[in-house]
Amino acid sequence: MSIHVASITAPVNIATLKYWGKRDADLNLPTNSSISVTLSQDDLRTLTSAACSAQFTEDKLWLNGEEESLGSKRTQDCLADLRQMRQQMEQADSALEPMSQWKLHIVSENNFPTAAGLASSAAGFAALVTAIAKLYSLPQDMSELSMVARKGSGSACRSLFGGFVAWEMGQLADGTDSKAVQVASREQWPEMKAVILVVSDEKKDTSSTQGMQLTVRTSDLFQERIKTVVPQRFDEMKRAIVARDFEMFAELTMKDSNSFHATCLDSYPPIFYINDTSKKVIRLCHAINAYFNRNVVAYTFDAGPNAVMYYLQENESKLLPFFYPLLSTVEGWGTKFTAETLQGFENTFNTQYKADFPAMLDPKLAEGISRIIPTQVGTGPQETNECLIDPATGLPK
Ligand SMILES: Nc1ncnc2c1ncn2[C@@H]1O[C@H](COP(=O)(O)OP(=O)(O)OP(=O)(O)O)[C@@H](O)[C@H]1O
Ligand SMILES: C[C@@](O)(CCOP(=O)(O)OP(=O)(O)O)CC(=O)O
Repeated sequence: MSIHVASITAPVNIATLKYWGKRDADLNLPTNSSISVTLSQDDLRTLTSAACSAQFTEDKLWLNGEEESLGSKRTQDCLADLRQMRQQMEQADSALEPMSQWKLHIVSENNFPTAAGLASSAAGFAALVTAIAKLYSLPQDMSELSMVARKGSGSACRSLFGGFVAWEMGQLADGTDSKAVQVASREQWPEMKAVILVVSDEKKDTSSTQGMQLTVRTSDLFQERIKTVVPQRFDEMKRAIVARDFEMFAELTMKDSNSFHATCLDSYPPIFYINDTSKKVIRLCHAINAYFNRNVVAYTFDAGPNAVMYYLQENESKLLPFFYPLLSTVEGWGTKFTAETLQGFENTFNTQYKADFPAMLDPKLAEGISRIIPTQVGTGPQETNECLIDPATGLPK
């Protein structure tokens, strides 16, 4: 059997200016522009292999070892766009194989919990689109492909780039100007680091898709957010990133997370994504920033209770001593820090912070957190030789 195969890894991105609201649910066109940081694929990534062959009889997807339906309209829209792009190439060059007519087998693995508010759909659709684009040798650039990934899941369009990424909402009804662009590369601000506190890796109650539709329909606060608040923040945050101004970046990030969750609470009936553990993390971050009299940390929460905290490398030894002693029993520290560094965090806490912070340091914080993932700003999709498909059978290895 003649089988063509291509594989790609793609990253997760966590928004610092949130996408929440669609003006067109079919095309996933947003009510506001958004900004995100792409996280390192060393820690969180999707690996997707795509294969096509004249002998395959149906399109198939295997996700994390289980066969899943490819029937969702969103996935079908992505496949149709990619096939159309390939067909245009085939029409222009008759020597090309008619891959656009062949069925696809797609095998994908996330190395982190799926559908738990860790942006698996973003990495998943970014990987799916770029793997098939590579399989088809498509000439389209990443911004053009981001418009295909957007149809899979809005936030996925931002995972087509590394570093700091904007999704420009666009104005056109057909969505051809609603695409991702890079604001700054990882190399322009490599000191940006992140720690994810996994508060829950259960599947969430209200999906982002349903939640944002409810907010658009019912929240009055939301109108103010999309008309006034976000447009101004979009420009300010881009400027803060380009100027590497963490103080400003952190303030805007925290305010925008709070604004987004306020519109969730203002939805009717209300949607609760953050929980008591999330609120403890918010309070602690503000206490830490007040202690240093400047922003050394910024928190943000997506459609779930997990905290993502951004900070600069130079402040790591100031920030993490607040968290390590409280969370030393939680899994994940050993992936990035030596025993000596962790002992240093403990010592700093005991000698410098403990006396000043008795009220803020809740020993029960660890009970609400299952894992920490220390990571940093990362690259966009990468080609890889790792392959999940057996090239002889076209089935998962
Ligand atoms: N590797 C993948 N390949 C294809 N589709 C994927 C992949 N990973 C996740 N998905 C799709 O995304 C869905 C999960 O999306 P959902 O928005 O519920 O969760 P999430 O992306 O983890 O959370 P959030 O978007 O709120 O951060 C999965 O059920 C699956 O359909
Ligand atoms: C809170 C968010 O994470 C919402 C993400 O929503 P999705 O991109 O998952 O929604 P759909 O377009 O319906 O698939 C904010 C963000 O990532 O900007």
